[in-house]
Amino acid sequence: MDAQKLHVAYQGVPGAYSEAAAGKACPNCETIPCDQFETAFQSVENRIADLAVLPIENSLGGSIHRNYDLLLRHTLHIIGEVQLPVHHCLLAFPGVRSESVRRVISHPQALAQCEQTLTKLGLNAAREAVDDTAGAAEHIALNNVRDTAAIASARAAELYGLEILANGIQDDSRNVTRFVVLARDPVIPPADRPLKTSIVFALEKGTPALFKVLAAFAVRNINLTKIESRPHRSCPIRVAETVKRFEYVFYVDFEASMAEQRGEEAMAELQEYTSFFRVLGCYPMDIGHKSA
Ligand SMILES: O=C(O)C(=O)C[C@]1(C(=O)O)C=C[C@@H](O)C=C1
Repeated sequence: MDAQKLHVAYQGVPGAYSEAAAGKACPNCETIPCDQFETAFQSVENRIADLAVLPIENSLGGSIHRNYDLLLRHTLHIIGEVQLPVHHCLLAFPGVRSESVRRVISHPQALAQCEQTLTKLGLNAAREAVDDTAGAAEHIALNNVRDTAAIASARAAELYGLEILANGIQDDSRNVTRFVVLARDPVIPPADRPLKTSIVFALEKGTPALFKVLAAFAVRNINLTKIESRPHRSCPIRVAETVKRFEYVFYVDFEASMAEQRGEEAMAELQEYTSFFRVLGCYPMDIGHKSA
């Protein structure tokens, strides 16, 4: 390992979109492949890596819930985000034709992002989820698998010597995945760029207060870019009189710095209604590119 370079953990094997996202977030870094999302978190905690770059949502497939849950379970800080256009290809062992493909393997997100196109292509093939897109390509190449195709990047085709049967098979050409950059310590974000803050909270028991939380942002003209709710794992169900209600933790991203007055005030007001509250990070927004 080159000690001069930043070491950035990602989930998957070389050729995964997450590796490309790590390179986009930290040009010239040394990337560290990890089997699972959790291993990427741990490698930063254990100082094997300086940063981790992990997918959090995709414009077609939606949220990557596992990473929302892991953000809460671990104590890493979000210090940045990067949007990566995701261009999927259907890859097969050289010489294999689409007619003989009986199985399509890939990461569940990639399968979801290509579902309609796979149906349109008329493939008579079962879908099977594996850990990552490039790992699917690697599996076909290493095991000479001839009845299976993988959904992965053109770079994975090149790395593992596979042929591209179809190019651009995502259901919408503007397919983009947003990744978060995680570090052990928070970083004071630059003041000259639009900032975003990510928080997570649970509401005080018995307070139907979600609308009040939203109002705390609305009255200060703070734009919310994302709300995600996940089961409240330590108290998943609450019985109120005869009604059983599901309890949630809410993840909110808003367009303001936690250091500016309106951001600070909104968070102070919000904490009047919460039993638990944590700032996950305050970082420059990736506003993407029109061509993406
Ligand atoms: O399997 C990969 O190549 C990944 O980097 C994972 C992942 C994801 O988890 O969403 C990343 C980007 C794409 O949306 C598809 C898959």
